Amino acid sequence: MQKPTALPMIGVQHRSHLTPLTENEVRFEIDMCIGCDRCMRACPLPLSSQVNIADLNLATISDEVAPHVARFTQECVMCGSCVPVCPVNNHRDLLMLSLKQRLGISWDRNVDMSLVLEYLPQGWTLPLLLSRLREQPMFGDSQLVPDNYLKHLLSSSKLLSLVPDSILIQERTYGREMYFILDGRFMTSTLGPLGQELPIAVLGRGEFVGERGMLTGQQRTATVKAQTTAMVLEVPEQVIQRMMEVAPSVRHYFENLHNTRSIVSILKRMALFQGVADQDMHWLASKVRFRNYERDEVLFADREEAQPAREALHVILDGFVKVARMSSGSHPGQGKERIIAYRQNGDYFAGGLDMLGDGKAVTATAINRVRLAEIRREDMLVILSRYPEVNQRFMHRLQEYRVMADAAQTFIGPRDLLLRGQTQALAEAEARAGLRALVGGGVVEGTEVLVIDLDKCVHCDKCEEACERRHGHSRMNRRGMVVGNISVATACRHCQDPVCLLCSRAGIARLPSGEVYITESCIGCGICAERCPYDNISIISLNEQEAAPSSTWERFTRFFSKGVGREYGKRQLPMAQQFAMPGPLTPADGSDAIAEVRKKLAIKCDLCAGYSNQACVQACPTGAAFRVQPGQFFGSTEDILNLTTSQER
Ligand SMILES: Nc1ncnc2c1ncn2[C@@H]1O[C@@H]2COP(=O)(O)O[C@H]2[C@H]1O
Repeated sequence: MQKPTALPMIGVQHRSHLTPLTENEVRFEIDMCIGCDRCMRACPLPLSSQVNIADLNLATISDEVAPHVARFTQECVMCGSCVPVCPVNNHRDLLMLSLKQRLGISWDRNVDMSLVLEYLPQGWTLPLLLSRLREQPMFGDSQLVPDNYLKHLLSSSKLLSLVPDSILIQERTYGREMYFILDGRFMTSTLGPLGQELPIAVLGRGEFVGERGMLTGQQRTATVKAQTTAMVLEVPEQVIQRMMEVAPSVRHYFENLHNTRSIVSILKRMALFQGVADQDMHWLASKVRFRNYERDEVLFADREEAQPAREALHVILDGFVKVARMSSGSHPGQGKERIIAYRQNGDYFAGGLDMLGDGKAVTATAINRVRLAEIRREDMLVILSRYPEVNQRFMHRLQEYRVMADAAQTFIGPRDLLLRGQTQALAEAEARAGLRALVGGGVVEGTEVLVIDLDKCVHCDKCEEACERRHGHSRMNRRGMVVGNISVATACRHCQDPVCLLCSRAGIARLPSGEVYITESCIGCGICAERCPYDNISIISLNEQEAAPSSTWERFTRFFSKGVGREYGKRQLPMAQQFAMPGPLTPADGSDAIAEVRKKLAIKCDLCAGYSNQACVQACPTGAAFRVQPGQFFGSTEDILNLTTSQER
């Protein structure tokens, strides 16, 4: 079996596990193709209707690559829609992969700068723009980031000319663009507890803002306001992602920045490290190793032999970790998992075996996406020997764990949790399981969910009907996870950390107020739907019987306005207009995007963004359907986890 190779091209992170075909396999599969065209019909790319399978096959095994075939190949998002429809079981996706690899990275080719030049503000030239971009720390080296990459970046971004006092970024809104300051001065500030503006820093030419929102998808951490007239380059997240893929030095720059910033601020906040000098904190931060874990990935398994990593101190930077021990069954594999603790960002543990200091193994599993910093034992020892008070705290905590473990047999966690647990009445087993399901099912990771009070619901389906009337298709199912008398409807929860947002065409985006929605760049490839862990995104075909509208945009708006006549007052979504088809990453090569035909579309709840109310809630005759912020309604993930943990003791 051939080993998976790293993919030397871009935009296919969601298919990073693919094993490319060998040359012989490519030839064999092309020979097998019977030219039935089903793959092209299944392909969601609008351009696929203009590509003949014979031309594509020829391009795959020769140097005869017609321009439209080359463009189609670049646009291919590797969604895999072409695979299950093939009657001879060809791997059309892998054939595309091989052609993509041969054609190379599109950013190495020339870029048409005519649009950029046409809209250049007075006094600005292309060389001036490039030289200002070179002042940015991650673009300084032209060997690592050639001019051509910067031109691609420019051609897919927006130049913003700002007057003094313009707000570039508003704290606590969502946004994933980042901004390179080309001219002028900006003030970053944050709101104090009494609503007063607390200045953070003044930034100018050669600096950037918005990288935190871009990297984390979380709310903006500060307000950024122009102090003078200013010029910035607004770059969509997808374009930065592409730059990070073609220029690994840029990726390293941002990763380092992100990791170092978060580890220093987390270490500083940890009680354990109080009193450690800034210099030593930065030294420690420079020594850590960062590890990422996906949902359900195991950090340590209790059956494994001790590994060196277990000796490290692990600090959770983002996410939640479940700590469990298998109770012994009579046969191997029969033991029951006993959850003994949950750890969250800012917390630390000493490793799989040493977690309790009792030498017994535990299994630690990521509940959601987890970012971990590992501090090696020898580096930790330096700090412990230099700061006796840190050593004392560390020993005290270990001791506390031991005492608690003895007292509670299986309980591991901060002491106040244990105490809180003792005063709490045991809840019904069913309710506990429900709460656990809320956490496991990711409901509490959402920012807004639709819930139905089952005591009031008369099962009339009016909520679903109203959704369909307004949006053409219902984007929700009132049935869902049930906890007590509450049913959590199956509809997008607008997660805090939405994994669906990884779209190379910017077909899915988030409004500053948090609603995740489908943009007009969507082609319905289904990658977001596949990534959604909760099955809350569906794909529909637009090829159904409709009389052919004259343009893609008309089809799009017609689809979304089926309910028109009954529903009024939809505002235009601000971001929906931002990218013209077919997405921000397509080189500006003069193609007439509107002439292309959209075949499919993703649909999902966007909380009726742009309307003054939510159709489902409005339509409920008994007031059973309502929207809640799960963190407040059910308690935050942390609270729930703590509650269920302590109740199970
Ligand atoms: N302490 C700080 N120093 C410099 N810049 C900051 C600081 N805090 C926030 N910012 C910037 O302000 C931006 C607000 O939006 P983001 O959180 O996306 O990214 C943030 C940073 O670019």
